[in-house]
Amino acid sequence: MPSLSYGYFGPPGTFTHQALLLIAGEEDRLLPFRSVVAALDAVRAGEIDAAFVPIENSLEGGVSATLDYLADDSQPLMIRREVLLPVQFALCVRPGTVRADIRSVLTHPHAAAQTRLWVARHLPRAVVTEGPSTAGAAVEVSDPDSAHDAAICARIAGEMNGLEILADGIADNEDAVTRFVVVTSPAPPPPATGADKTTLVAYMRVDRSGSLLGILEQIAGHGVNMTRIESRPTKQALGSYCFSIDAEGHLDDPRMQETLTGLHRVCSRVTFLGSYPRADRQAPILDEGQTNEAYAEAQAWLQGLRYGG
Ligand SMILES: O=C(O)C(=O)Cc1ccccc1
Repeated sequence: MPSLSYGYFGPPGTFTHQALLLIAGEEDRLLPFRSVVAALDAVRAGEIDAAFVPIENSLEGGVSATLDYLADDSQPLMIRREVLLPVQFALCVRPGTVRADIRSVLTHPHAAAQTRLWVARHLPRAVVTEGPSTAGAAVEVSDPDSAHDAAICARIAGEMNGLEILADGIADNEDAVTRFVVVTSPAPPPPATGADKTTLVAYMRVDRSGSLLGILEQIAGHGVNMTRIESRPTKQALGSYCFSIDAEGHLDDPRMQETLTGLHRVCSRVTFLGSYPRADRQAPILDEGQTNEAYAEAQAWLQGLRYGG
């Protein structure tokens, strides 16, 4: 396989970096970017082959910065792969700092949200400040002049920056998983595997009632199961919303094709953001009438009727 350049949400030591190391080849170039937006912009500008960014976590739901910027279809992008990473947070300090000294903690908003209870119980006097990334927090705290006493980050980020690990495994929910995606310029989706996911944004018609129901009818009516649905403002006007959706199935599956064409008919706009293999390889549970074979058989029957039965 030819080597690829990946821009990831950095700096080195972020959870995003660790998730990327699970899939990158030895020859690939991994380039840290300061933000999700900067990494996606670099794909749009053709400076890198792919961006690797967080898109969802099991406690907070979708990552708005990623979802919104992906959906901006003035310069379309496409998701080609997903990766799941169980995340473990560590409390890291400059050597010599003890827990009682900690007044100010720096971390990424997602890490702050996922360690809130632990911090309230174990560092009741500390103020948590949200910064650009967990690894960036470790870099900042490693500076002896830093205003912050501790970073919440991956153990590896603490170690890379010469910090001491005061506590590890401090997530409020030990099963927290974050989902990351590989994003490229538009290209035909990777082949269907039978256990795929499709990501799309459906813009509802604001001028009539029942728009959301119309979207759901298309999805449920074709036997497609959603794994995520979030409403996001379109940013065009107050009260104007779209729905960011992940659903089981591939663009090549007839039930997904019927869903997409149905959505195209009932929505003011539909942005297709990619079909790609599910990281957990879980195939959908389909009713008898919703399999690809059932669709092919029904199509053959219809053709037969058109030629006189
Ligand atoms: O800041 C990081 O390390 C990231 O990659 C974003 C993030 C933060 C917390 C959990 C998962 C991903």
